[in-house]
Amino acid sequence: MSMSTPALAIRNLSKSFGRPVVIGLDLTISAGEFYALLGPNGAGKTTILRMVAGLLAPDTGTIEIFGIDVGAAPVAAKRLLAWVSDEPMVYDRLTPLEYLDFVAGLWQVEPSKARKEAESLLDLLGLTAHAHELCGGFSKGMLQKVALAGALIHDPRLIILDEPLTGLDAGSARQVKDVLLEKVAQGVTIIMTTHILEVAERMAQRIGVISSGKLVAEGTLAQLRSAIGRESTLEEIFLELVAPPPATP
Ligand SMILES: Nc1ncnc2c1ncn2[C@@H]1O[C@H](COP(=O)(O)OP(=O)(O)OP(=O)(O)O)[C@@H](O)[C@H]1O
Repeated sequence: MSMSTPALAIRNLSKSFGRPVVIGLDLTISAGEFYALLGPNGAGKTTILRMVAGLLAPDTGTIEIFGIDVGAAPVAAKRLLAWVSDEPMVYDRLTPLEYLDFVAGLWQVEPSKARKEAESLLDLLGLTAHAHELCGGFSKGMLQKVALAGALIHDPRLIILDEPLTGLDAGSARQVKDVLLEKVAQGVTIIMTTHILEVAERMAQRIGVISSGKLVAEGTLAQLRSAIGRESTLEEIFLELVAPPPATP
């Protein structure tokens, strides 16, 4: 793997569910980038990410994670990535620490290293006081944070998050953002979908806009602005890019 091997290389990716949902998508994300995927409801963002995470088989195309083909070597590819769904699944009858020990065990992380990482993640996410309480009594936001900690426990190189801030209060959103920014500072690559344009604007180095299963624009905020050709907010750029074509009379 050379220094220039992208964290993610998607070529000609397509998926239909009766009708085309992802259409001939090419997307390359460099190692160490923080990339935000924007697009209206139903544009295909989650479908793309589920294929990257190896949870859904593409109809056509290839996906490589640090040069490893997800279709040909799914276990090796998954070892490098973390998938954080917008519907967290955590065991009710475990405490956060027990859950993190369990997940670390699945990944065969050395126990003392895992425990240190678990304690650090729980601290960063404001969960230390609840580390020994059963997850069954947790709020949705707390469960989301436990699920995030679980996804990060094996020290992934690529973190894929589907709307990680939905439903979080301001304090929890700040904690999650800080954990993600800390990971990027350590050289980890992040891809995240969000409907919060301000988050994409502030956190991401590059933004991709998906509309009807295609990448319709991509770049830094400055590049997206210059493509539109005038001083615009990300919201204006977004609305212009995903607007349905004008009806022909
Ligand atoms: N398993 C499935 N079976 C049938 N249709 C599906 C399935 N998964 C997704 N779809 C359809 O594919 C389209 C794209 O869905 P997807 O969840 O990828 O969009 P999205 O961009 O993530 O939307 P949102 O912003 O609302 O989360 C939608 O029309 C959805 O109904």
